[in-house]
Amino acid sequence: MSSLDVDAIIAHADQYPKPAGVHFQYGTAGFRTRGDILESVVFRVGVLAALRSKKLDGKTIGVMITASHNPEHDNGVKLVDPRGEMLEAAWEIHATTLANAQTSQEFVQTVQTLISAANIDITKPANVVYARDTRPTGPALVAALELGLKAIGAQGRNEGVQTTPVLHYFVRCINSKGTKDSYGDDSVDGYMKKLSESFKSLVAGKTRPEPLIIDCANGVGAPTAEILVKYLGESIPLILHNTAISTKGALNYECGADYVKTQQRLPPSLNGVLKPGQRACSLDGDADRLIYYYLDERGHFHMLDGDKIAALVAAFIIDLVNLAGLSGDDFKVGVVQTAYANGSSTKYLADRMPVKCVPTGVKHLHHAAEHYSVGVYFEANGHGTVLFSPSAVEAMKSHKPSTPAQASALQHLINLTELINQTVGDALSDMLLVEVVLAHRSFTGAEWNSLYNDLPNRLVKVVVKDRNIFKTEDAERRLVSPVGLQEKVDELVRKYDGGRSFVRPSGTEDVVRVYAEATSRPQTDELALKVAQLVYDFTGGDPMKRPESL
Ligand SMILES: CC(=O)N[C@H]1[C@@H](OP(=O)(O)O)O[C@H](CO)[C@@H](O)[C@@H]1O
Ligand SMILES: [Mg+2]
Repeated sequence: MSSLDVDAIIAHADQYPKPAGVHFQYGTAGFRTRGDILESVVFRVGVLAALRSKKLDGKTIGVMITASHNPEHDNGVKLVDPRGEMLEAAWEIHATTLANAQTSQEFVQTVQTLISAANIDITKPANVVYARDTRPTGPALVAALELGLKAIGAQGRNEGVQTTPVLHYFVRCINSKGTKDSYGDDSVDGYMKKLSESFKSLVAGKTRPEPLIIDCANGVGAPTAEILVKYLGESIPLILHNTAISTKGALNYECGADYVKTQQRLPPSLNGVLKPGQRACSLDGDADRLIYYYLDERGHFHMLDGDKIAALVAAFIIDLVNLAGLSGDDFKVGVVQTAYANGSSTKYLADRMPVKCVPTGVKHLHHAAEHYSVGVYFEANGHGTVLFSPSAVEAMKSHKPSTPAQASALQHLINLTELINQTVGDALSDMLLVEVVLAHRSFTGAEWNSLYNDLPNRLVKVVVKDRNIFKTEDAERRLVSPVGLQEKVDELVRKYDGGRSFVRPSGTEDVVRVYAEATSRPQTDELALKVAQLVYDFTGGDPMKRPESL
């Protein structure tokens, strides 16, 4: 296309008018709201993805249509940059501007403004690869996306129903094809082979574990896991549950990683299924989060969340790095967490390696992890991965081991670079990673759990008049606005043994979140409630809606 075909874009955009009175925002997880009001947004995201591709010389951009762990009637859309990472932050604002243009004419004007402001050469090609999860609104949103791509003359590649991490994997593979950094084959077969072959090498000679139960959240993780089971063959027994992707209302309903993490209990569908001592894990609705758990002999539930995964994996990698003879000033293993990480996990990790705390949201964690040779990052909610820097990979490849033990540790590390989806958190890849470490350590769930004891913690949502007045610093651990509130929080926290609490506005919901932990459960709950009430009272909300209990 030599210039922008304004008439064609307007004509196509008219088929997807913006709903009146709605403000859309590209937040931490892209656009996310009710699926039936998202078509105009997704149409416009098609145009935006094409512009992003043109800006980057025709590199392939990804578009994922999903609302992850949200209820089934929600949907969402997010863009994936060429190396498989989240969209560059500066473009999130462009996305919001485009989505909120009131008319087709105004939309084209904002497109033109973006083209000149970002200096986009419109004659460049545009390539976009896209996929959706299993939500009922998905097909209509894909149609809107495809019209957006057509309106601007972009080349689209439909990958159908895929998990979020598989789509991220495709984007990286497509863009690195034929280069020395080739990430893999851009097909489901390529993804499955990469994961299953490295897994088999890593567990070769280890005892075959007891069967692992996987709760697929009745989402897109189910069909992907079904394929993976075939590729894994005899190497690990997996039993899939909650695979009803066509049952209306089943997605994420009383199951999935978010349910388990927030409710801190077993999905009811696994009652009587999960035996004491047996390992189980839950994926979320787009299979980028993973939470493990087990029941002890007395039937008590124990959760192994993202922090426990980080502790398990990071300590294992450090051991391998030391065993392989790679450790040194220029080979650093580090961990990245957010303020939501359990205080005990931070202590466990900080005794062993550098730990950095960053603001909530995967992009912050991912970028901070890139500063280490091997950067392990996990959110407490189970989203995370491990990044190996290009120089770390070089060092591994050129390292000459001097003993068979060194050679074996080195080979394990190299296999881990294949097993781990380094583009984004990937529940299935992470699940295999956990299984590798458990096999190498000969750990049961209980032994893994005993690495450290979680401090009791509580997360509370407070509905306030305007969450935008809440501003934070120090990786969201302290409030700078409203002025004076942080001092009051500090005053309260001091009264509780081992107390910690912080307040921040959510990036995905219209609420303020309060997190609290202390050494005992009653103290934790009391602290959480008191801070929530403080936040509420300080901002002058309706007395009828004041949080009075947890
Ligand atoms: C406490 C919490 O779990 N926050 C979640 C949630 O962000 P909020 O900004 O807190 O709404 O959604 C994000 C996107 O999925 C996820 O990255 C993050 O961890
Ligand atoms: Mg998700």
